[in-house]
Amino acid sequence: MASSDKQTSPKPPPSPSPLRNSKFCQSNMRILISGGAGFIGSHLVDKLMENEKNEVIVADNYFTGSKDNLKKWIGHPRFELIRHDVTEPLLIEVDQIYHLACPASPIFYKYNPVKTIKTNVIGTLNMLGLAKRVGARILLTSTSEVYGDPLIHPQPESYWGNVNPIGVRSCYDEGKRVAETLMFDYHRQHGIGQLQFLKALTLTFLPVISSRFSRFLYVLVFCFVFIEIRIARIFNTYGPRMNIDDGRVVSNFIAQALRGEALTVQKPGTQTRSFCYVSDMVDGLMRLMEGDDTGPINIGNPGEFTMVELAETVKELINPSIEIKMVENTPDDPRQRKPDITKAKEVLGWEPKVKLREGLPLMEEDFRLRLGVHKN
Ligand SMILES: NC(=O)c1ccc[n+]([C@@H]2O[C@H](COP(=O)([O-])OP(=O)(O)OC[C@H]3O[C@@H](n4cnc5c(N)ncnc54)[C@H](O)[C@@H]3O)[C@@H](O)[C@H]2O)c1
Ligand SMILES: O=C(O)[C@H]1O[C@H](OP(=O)(O)OP(=O)(O)OC[C@H]2O[C@@H](n3ccc(=O)[nH]c3=O)[C@H](O)[C@@H]2O)[C@H](O)[C@@H](O)[C@@H]1O
Repeated sequence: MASSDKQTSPKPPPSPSPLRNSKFCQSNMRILISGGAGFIGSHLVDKLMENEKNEVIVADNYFTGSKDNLKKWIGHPRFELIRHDVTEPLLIEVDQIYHLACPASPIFYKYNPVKTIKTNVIGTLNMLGLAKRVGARILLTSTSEVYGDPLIHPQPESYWGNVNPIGVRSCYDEGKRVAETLMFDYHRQHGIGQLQFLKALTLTFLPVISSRFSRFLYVLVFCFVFIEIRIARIFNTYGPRMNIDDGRVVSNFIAQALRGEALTVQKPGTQTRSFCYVSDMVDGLMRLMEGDDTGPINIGNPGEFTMVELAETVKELINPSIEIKMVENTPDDPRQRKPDITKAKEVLGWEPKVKLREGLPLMEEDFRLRLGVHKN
């Protein structure tokens, strides 16, 4: 899209005209990140802002995110922050949408389950409506929780899952499953078949036809009838900027170790998770957005640990004198989780680089700063 715009952009007026920075005169890629004030979203903003051809717009209701995560970008000419709840429609002009808005930690998504399901269903409908209206490509951050308490291990994308539809986690995992359904229904209804041919035709002839006519064709083909979707199934991700009292296991254990409190392993402690460092996750999401495959694609680190193993690793790396105590678990906690990332390797050329023992110290550093606990 940026390249077609380049050919048709008029010559900018001399500075100091404010029109120089208007969309009419430049060919930046405008990228919306819903939920961009949160943990993964704010790291994605950092990475996208490195490219000076990108303009990044964050829409967030600050339920679990914070302006603090974005403070270095506030006031930057290529960055905008909007207080917005995705359960309400949003009317703006963008080229790509990364749709992340949704509380991710179980304690937060269970806090107001009706709101969580509205965010997943109505929020995704609103983002898809926006994508369809302006012809933007849209990526949904779905979750490994669509596999529920999986009966197949590791989990490939072809597995349909084992989800309790009426449990306390359903607002999140069934919500994300409906969000995936909506993405594919929009894709089937508005995005494939003969339209692919029309798109190819337009792209072939864009360079050789008059700029006004090419813009007209572009608007006709992409803005009104074409929608491109991407779905990432994210597996447990950790890293700097997670909320200190977020409730997720890695942030809990690191904060507990630094505060000198016992690490709370929920019973039985043999349940497993596979932890992906946030820079690897952002790299995977961007490759998916830029690639040709709709997904769903698992993005996660296949290194698998029991919660007792995780607690022992945190204890060894951060505070060897700390205790580990067993506490009650919550209902429907998946017993095992590990991504099969064959598809991500083949289709995106992606695999994670940061091992758990390398990522934990990076997160420890950030938590020490925020908690004011110095290393001896
Ligand atoms: N971190 C993980 O391990 C993980 C795993 C699987 C999927 N995901 C998905 O990735 C996305 C980001 O997760 P995260 O870990 O950064 O979580 P997070 O809670 O840090 O970020 C979510 C962001 O969405 C915002 N938000 C929530 N509801 C909203 C609404 N109705 N309108 C506008 N903004 C809203 C929050 O304020 C926050 O800034 C989520 O969609 C989550 O489901 C995350
Ligand atoms: O990756 C995913 O797909 C999903 O993973 C997480 O859900 P969950 O794996 O339950 O995350 P945690 O709350 O971090 O729990 C992980 C494991 O640690 C255990 N746990 C948690 C907290 C704690 O203090 N101690 C502890 O042992 C839990 O019982 C669970 O077995 C995220 O919170 C979801 O947003 C995300 O979609």
